[in-house]
Amino acid sequence: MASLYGEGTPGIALRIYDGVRTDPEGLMFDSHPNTDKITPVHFEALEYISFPQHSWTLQILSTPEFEQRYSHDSAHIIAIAGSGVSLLLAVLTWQLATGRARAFARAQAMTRELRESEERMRHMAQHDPLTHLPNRALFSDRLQAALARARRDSAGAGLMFVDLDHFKPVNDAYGHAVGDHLLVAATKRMRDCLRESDTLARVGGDEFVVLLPHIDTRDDARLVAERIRTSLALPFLIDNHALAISASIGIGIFPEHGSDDVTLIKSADDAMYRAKDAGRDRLVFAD
Ligand SMILES: Nc1nc2c(ncn2[C@@H]2O[C@H](COP(=O)(O)OP(=O)(O)OP(=O)(O)O)[C@@H](O)[C@H]2O)c(=O)[nH]1
Repeated sequence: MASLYGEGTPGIALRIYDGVRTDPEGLMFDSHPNTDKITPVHFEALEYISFPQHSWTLQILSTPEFEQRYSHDSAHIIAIAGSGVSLLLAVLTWQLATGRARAFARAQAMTRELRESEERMRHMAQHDPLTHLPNRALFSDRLQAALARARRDSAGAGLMFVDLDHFKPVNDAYGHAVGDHLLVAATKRMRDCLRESDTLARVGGDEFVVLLPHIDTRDDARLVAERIRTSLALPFLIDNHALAISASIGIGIFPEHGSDDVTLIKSADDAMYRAKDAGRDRLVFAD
C-alpha cells in the first residue's frame, strides 16, 4: 500500500490490485489465487475502480478522521484525481521507457546490419568471388606491408607468380563450369602447401601469386614453390573427369630481385614467362 497524498492530507491511501475479481455490486472482492486473501471492507471506508479491459482494481481507503474533515465526496475526488495523475505518469513513463528501449534496439540492429553490409562490401572489393582468395588490390596492400616490415628488419621475403599450364583446353573440352571447379581445387592444393601467414591471391584467370613474408634464404622459397608445382602436377578428378595440368612458377626474392613491390613483381612475372618458354611445369628464379 502506498499513500499518495503526503502529510497535508493524512488519512487517505490508494492500493492497486492486479488480478482481483470484484463482486457484482463492487462491494466485496476475492483475492486472486496468487495474491493474499483480501478482507472485505465496509463501503463507507473505501471505493473501488475497476478497469474493464484490465485486471486492475484500485482501492481507495480513507480514515473516519479524514472523512470528517473533508466529507466523503471530497475524499473521493482527491483520491480519484491523485490516482488518475499517478496512472497517467506511470503510463507515460512506461511508454517512454519501452519506446526508448525499442528505438535503442532498432538503432543497434541497424548499426549491426550496416556494419555487416560494410564488411561484405569490403570483402567483395578485396576478394575473388570464385576462389574467395584475396584479389590483386588486397595482395598489393599485403605485399607493400610485408616489404616495409622486411626492410625495417633487414629480412627476406619471397614472391611467386604461379600460372597454370594447359588450362584453356580444359575449358574448351569440358566447359567453363568444370574449369571453375578445377580452379577451386587447384586453389585448395596450393593453400595446403602454405603457412597461415603466407598470402595466396588470384590475379588473373589462371594466374596466382604467393607472398612468403618471412624467408631466410632463396631455398625457403624454392621448397615452397616445388611443393606447389608437384601438387598441381598430380591429376585432378573434377566432375568425373581426370584432368592433367601443371604450373609455371616464377620466383622473386626481396631485396635481391627488387627492393620495391613494382620491381619485385616485374622480376617474378618475367621469371614465370621464362618458365613457360622453357617448357612449363617448372620453377625459374628471377635474374
Ligand atoms: N573456367 C574459367 N576459365 C577462366 C576464368 N578466367 C579465365 N579463364 C580462362 O582461362 C584461360 C587462360 O588462358 P591461358 O593461360 O592462355 O590458357 P593455358 O591453356 O593455361 O595456356 P598456358 O598458360 O600458355 O599453358 C582462358 O581460356 C580464359 O578464358 C574463370 O574464372 N573460369
